Parts: sequence; C-alpha cells; structure tokens
Amino acid sequence: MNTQHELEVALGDRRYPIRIGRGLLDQPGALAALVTGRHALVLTDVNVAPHYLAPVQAALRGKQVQTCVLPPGEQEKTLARFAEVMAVLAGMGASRDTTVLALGGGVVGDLAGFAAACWMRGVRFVQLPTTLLAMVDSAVGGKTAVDLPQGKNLVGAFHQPSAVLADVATLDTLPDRELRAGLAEVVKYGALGDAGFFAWLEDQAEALLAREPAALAEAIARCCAHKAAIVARDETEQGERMLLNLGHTFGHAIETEQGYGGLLHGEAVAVGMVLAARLSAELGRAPWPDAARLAALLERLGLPVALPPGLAPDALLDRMRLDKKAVSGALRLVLWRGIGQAEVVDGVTDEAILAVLDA
Ligand SMILES: NC(=O)c1ccc[n+]([C@@H]2O[C@H](COP(=O)([O-])OP(=O)(O)OC[C@H]3O[C@@H](n4cnc5c(N)ncnc54)[C@H](O)[C@@H]3O)[C@@H](O)[C@H]2O)c1
Ligand SMILES: O=C(O)C(=O)C[C@@H](O)[C@H](O)[C@H](O)COP(=O)(O)O
Ligand SMILES: [Zn+2]
Repeated sequence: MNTQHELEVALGDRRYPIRIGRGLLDQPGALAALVTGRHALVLTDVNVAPHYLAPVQAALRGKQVQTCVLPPGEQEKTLARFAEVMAVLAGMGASRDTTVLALGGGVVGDLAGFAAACWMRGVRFVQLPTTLLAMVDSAVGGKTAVDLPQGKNLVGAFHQPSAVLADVATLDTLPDRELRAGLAEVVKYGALGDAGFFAWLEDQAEALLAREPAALAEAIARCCAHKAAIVARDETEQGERMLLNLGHTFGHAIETEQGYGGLLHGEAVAVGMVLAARLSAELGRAPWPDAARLAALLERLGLPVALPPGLAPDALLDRMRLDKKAVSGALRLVLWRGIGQAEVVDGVTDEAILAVLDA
C-alpha cells in the first residue's frame, strides 16, 4: 500500500483516521476492516459508480452489501433522496450495526452522513471521498445535511464518520471544473488561518491545476490537518469552527438563489470569499491589497470572483438571513483581517452588505 499521509481527528475520547494516498480503494483489507457488522450500504452517484464501485464491492465480499446509485449534483441533495435512502435501509433490513459508506463527492457524503445519523438514531459511516472538495473539506468533520429550496444544508446533523479514506487516484477522472471548485475550499484554509499555506498555493497554483500528485497530496493533507484541528477544538461550531464558513454566507445565498443549478458550491464559495474580503476592506478591517491578492489567486485557479449576472442584491440578502450562524434573526458574518486571518463579526448593517452585493 502507498499511504502518503495519515492523520487523525481527535474529539475527546473519540477519534478517527484520515488516510490519504493512491490506491486505497484497491486495498480490500483496509476497507473491509471498516465495516464491522454484517450489513453495508454503499451510497454513490452515476458518475462515480462506473469507475469506483466495483473495487468497493469486491472489498466487502462476504458482507450483505446494498448499493444505492443516485443521479449526480447539488439538486439531488434533498429530503426526497434522503427518504429514498431510508427506504433502501429498511428494505435491506439494516440493523444498528450497519455501516453506510459514502463513495463520491460532498453531495453523496453529506446525504449518506445524514442518512447514517438518522437511521435507527445513528449508525457507523465511512467517507470515501472522490472529489478534491470532499477530500479537503466535506468528508472531514461530521457536518451532514440536505438542502431545502429555501436554503443550503438546513436539515442535518453533526455525525462523525468512523474513518475517511481519500484515494487520490480517483481524482484522475474528476472533471477540471470540479477540481477547480475544490481548490476554492483549499484556498479558504490559507485565507482564514495560514498565510504560509496561502503563499505556498500562490507558488503551486499551476502544479495543482496540472494535478501534480505531490502537490495535490500535500494540499489535501494540509487542509485536512487544518480542519481536523479546528473540529477537535469546536466540533459543533460554537465558536472557532465558524471560521470554516468564510465566504459561505454569500456563497450559500448564491447557490440557493440559483436553485442549486448555477455555480458549483466551490465556485460560489470563491465569489463569497471575494465579497467577504471586499466587505471587510470597506469596513476598514482588512487591507485592500490583501483582498486583491485573494481575488488574483482564485482567478489564476480558474474560479469566478464576481457575482453571476441576474442575481438581485436584496434577494441575496434575504437568502443570507437563513444562514445557520445567525443569532435571534441577526446575521453573523465571517469577515476577514487579511491573508491568514478571519474573524466572526456581528452587527454588520444591511446597507454595508447591499453595497458590496451591488458593486
Ligand atoms: N459537510 C461539509 O463539511 C461540507 C464541506 C464542503 C462542502 N460540502 C458540500 O459538498 C457538496 C459539494 O461537493 P462536491 O464539490 O464534491 O460536489 P459533488 O458531490 O456534486 O461532486 C461533483 C461532481 O463530480 C462527480 N464526481 C465525483 N467524483 C468523481 C470522480 N472521481 N470522477 C468523475 N466524476 C466524479 C459527481 O458525480 C458530481 O457530478 C455541496 O453540497 C456542499 O454543500 C459539505
Ligand atoms: O465544516 C464546516 O464547519 C464548514 O463550514 C465547511 C464548509 O465548507 C461546508 O460547506 C459546510 O457544509 C457549510 O456548513 P453550513 O453549516 O454553513 O451549512
Ligand atoms: Zn464549503
């Protein structure tokens, strides 16, 4: 086996491994060991299944394995799909020792995790991320959810996986646009908490876009280390974890307003980070040159840095009000102090937000 990085998420007396390397899905022993009971449900989607379902099924030979192959994309992260998964679990007679495996990107991971959180009030689940975004962010930390038409991730639970196995070889088949969307969340870690990593990304931008294995593996490991550390200190987002939401209050509003069929999540987060940086600079909290540097890196990575046409600022602001960080109906934003530093801020006026959305 060729494991390049092994990390751990430590949550008091609970802990789980994050393994990052090429060929992990082809190591039957590694996967089988994660399914402790008799039943397993593998949730995946139609783009991922033809490439990667067979090795997972082979690894689980001898177990009672059900598969559920969903249509792809954000528009499928719904209560209706969640209900379908519940019906599959009921149909297979899944007991409390069932393991749910999420083989795919963040959509599959969030949905599978939420299903695992709810089935019989909680069963084991394992994250097998196949997108860059899922490897660096969604597979780690236990936020699980589905969307409502009114807002992103509004129905969900905190439910940690038992393990994360990121087989970097799966990125070979990932479309370029999806790779770039994942890079937005990678930039987020540098922007919110690690100026050195941000500079490394400026240096490695072309290598990452060219999918150089060493650069990708290092980026994934560094992001996972950041996320694991923050989640260890604040599992349920009472404070510091909110920083991982940099760009998301704007980004989620864009995704929702576009009916989940416009920008990809990572793309919306890229625009959201630029808007958060601009708002911070307007409020005198961040240097303008840093905001320009953030936008420049995102642009070099092929990401959008401006609102798509046709989105009304007041409609976006209304969407932002359903953000989960809001307190007693008042918005709470993650703002920016400059490269490597973010902060949680209350009391930003509607006028200031609208001005940035209007610019
Ligand atoms: N839970 C969290 O902490 C967290 C963090 C970040 C994002 N998210 C959520 O993650 C979701 C976005 O995840 P995503 O960007 O992975 O999108 P995604 O799950 O929609 O996957 C992107 C696309 O790539 C395809 N695909 C996946 N792996 C592939 C592969 N190896 N080869 C070829 N095609 C492949 C999928 O079928 C899909 O069409 C959003 O719903 C977002 O809200 C959650
Ligand atoms: O793990 C977290 O915490 C994050 O905020 C990571 C985000 O990248 C991710 O998109 C998350 O799903 C957003 O959470 P939400 O609570 O704003 O729905
Ligand atoms: Zn995100």
